[in-house]
Amino acid sequence: MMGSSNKEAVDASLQIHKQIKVVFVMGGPGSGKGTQCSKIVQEFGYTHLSAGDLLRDEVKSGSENGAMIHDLMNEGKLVASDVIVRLIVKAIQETDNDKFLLDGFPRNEDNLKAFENLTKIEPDFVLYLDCPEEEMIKRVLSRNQGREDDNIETIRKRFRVFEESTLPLVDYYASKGKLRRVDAARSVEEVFESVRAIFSSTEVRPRPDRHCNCFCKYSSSFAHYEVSTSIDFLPFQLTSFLKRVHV
Ligand SMILES: Nc1ncnc2c1ncn2[C@@H]1O[C@H](COP(=O)(O)OP(=O)(O)O)[C@@H](O)[C@H]1O
Ligand SMILES: O=c1ccn([C@@H]2O[C@H](COP(=O)(O)OP(=O)(O)O)[C@@H](O)[C@H]2O)c(=O)[nH]1
Repeated sequence: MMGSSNKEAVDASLQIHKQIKVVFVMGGPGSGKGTQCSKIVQEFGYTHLSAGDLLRDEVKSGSENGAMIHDLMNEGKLVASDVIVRLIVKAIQETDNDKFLLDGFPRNEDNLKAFENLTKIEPDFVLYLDCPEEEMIKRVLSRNQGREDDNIETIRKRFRVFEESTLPLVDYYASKGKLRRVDAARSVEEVFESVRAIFSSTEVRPRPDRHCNCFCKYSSSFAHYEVSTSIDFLPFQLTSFLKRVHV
């Protein structure tokens, strides 16, 4: 076992010495996280870190943890938090960017605590791709990426893990007002319309002295939202105004 001073030295080497912005991208298997992240990267210049891809790369690299990670993934179970958090932090350290999408992370409360303890980073917001299970199963089964865990038996297990461990985190971020929920059961382009509106509104801040511009910007973004889901982050007066005008 690692001595405590040794562990502290490793933790210190994993600290992140730059100001960065992090968005967690959450959703069940096949909800479209990877697909939407690629589009966000193209349009908004984030770096996409897929927790699953980092683990698959670790397996391929033949590292000492590789066999254990491989077995857990094929069982649809979660890898220990310190393993995935260290991979994420290393990837952030090695990347010359200050905006990151963490795709498929955190998966449970323990993941989140481990990440926060090590990095002291809070996500700017959490994008949640909300999709019915039957649609996700259809997508995963036709994904054709040769993934060993994309079989119906493991997919069912992954869904149970998602429901039991990950959905409580989604609720947690909703209660903090940080959740941006999108209906992911639509075409890729339709989903991205909603996603784009959310990211656009975080990139450009409204200018209080230019009320008209401010309204126009939000008004066009608003057209892409579903009323029940994504307007909670608009300023209060504007939200009430839009509700009166559009609904
Ligand atoms: N909105 C969508 N409609 C139909 N198929 C989609 C949609 N989004 C993604 N897909 C397809 O579904 C599969 C799973 O998407 P992916 O982005 O890999 O999901 P995740 O990263 O959440 O597991 C892929 O084959 C992808 O091309
Ligand atoms: O933070 C993470 C992310 C992924 N996984 C493992 O990696 C698998 C695949 O995850 P990925 O995000 O690639 O795929 P998805 O389940 O979203 O289709 C999961 O079932 C878990 O076994 C994990 O243990 N911790």
